[in-house]
Amino acid sequence: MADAIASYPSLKDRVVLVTGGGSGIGEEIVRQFARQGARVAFLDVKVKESEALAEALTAEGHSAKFYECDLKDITALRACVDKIRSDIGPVTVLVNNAANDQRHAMQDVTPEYWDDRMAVNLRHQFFAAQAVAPDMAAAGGGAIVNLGSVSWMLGQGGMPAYTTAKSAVMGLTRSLATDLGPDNIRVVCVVPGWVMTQRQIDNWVTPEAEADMLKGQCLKRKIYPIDIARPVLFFASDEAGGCTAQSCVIDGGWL
Ligand SMILES: NC(=O)c1ccc[n+]([C@@H]2O[C@H](COP(=O)([O-])OP(=O)(O)OC[C@H]3O[C@@H](n4cnc5c(N)ncnc54)[C@H](O)[C@@H]3O)[C@@H](O)[C@H]2O)c1
Repeated sequence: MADAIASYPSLKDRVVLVTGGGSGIGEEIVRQFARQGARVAFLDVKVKESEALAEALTAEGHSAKFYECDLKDITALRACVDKIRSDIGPVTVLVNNAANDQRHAMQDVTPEYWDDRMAVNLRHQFFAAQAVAPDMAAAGGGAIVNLGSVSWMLGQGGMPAYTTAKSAVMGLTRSLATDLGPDNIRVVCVVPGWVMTQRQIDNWVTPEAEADMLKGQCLKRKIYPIDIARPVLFFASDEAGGCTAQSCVIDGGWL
């Protein structure tokens, strides 16, 4: 597979907001937007990793700024969007990436835990879109890319609140695309399969699980964060200018 990344002129100088950009897939998305010449702002709770990423990209000559934010706190999220507007400019690309796939047995789930999982995996996607939409409309349009998950399509158990939230991301995508289409704001969902982030490797990648995955996938190779970042760039760019309300699964063809 070629290492070279396509260049998207329409992403140059765009103000891009990535949630959960401090590690995992989000980190790669931040890196790739910055390398396209976009002005990237990213939110995360991981301060050390995020500061290191922003410093490394700045040292490469790119524009990437970290804002500490717990996305469960919608007031804090809104304040960050305001700060980004005054620091960098109005956001015209939003990547709703942050989530947490903590496992939980059905019988252990309390109403409080359920609400907490919705807050970390779903609610902020809506409120981030709500916060940036007026600026996108004023700019003549924008793009929102929501990160879903194949987990619920594969019937994966052991985390019903996470899989419920992730299935709702597809419905959210279609609903927002309908409401925001008249303002030329596109809303697309990128749906990853099993992606080899550090968190997955540390917690769940075993030789048996890997063998199962490769048996199920059409492509007999592992999927990495860069495999997700590439289509996110494409859907955010003007190359995908006619595409909205759709979901694109990137899972190596897990049947
Ligand atoms: N890795 C996979 O196999 C996989 C599979 C399907 C879908 N996804 C989706 O891709 C996206 C990225 O997943 P990932 O694997 O990179 O996850 P990750 O856990 O490796 O990284 C998520 C990032 O979001 C941040 N984050 C989490 N909660 C936050 C909060 N409350 N406030 C601010 N930041 C917060 C984390 O600190 C972290 O930097 C998620 O939407 C996930 O559901 C991942």
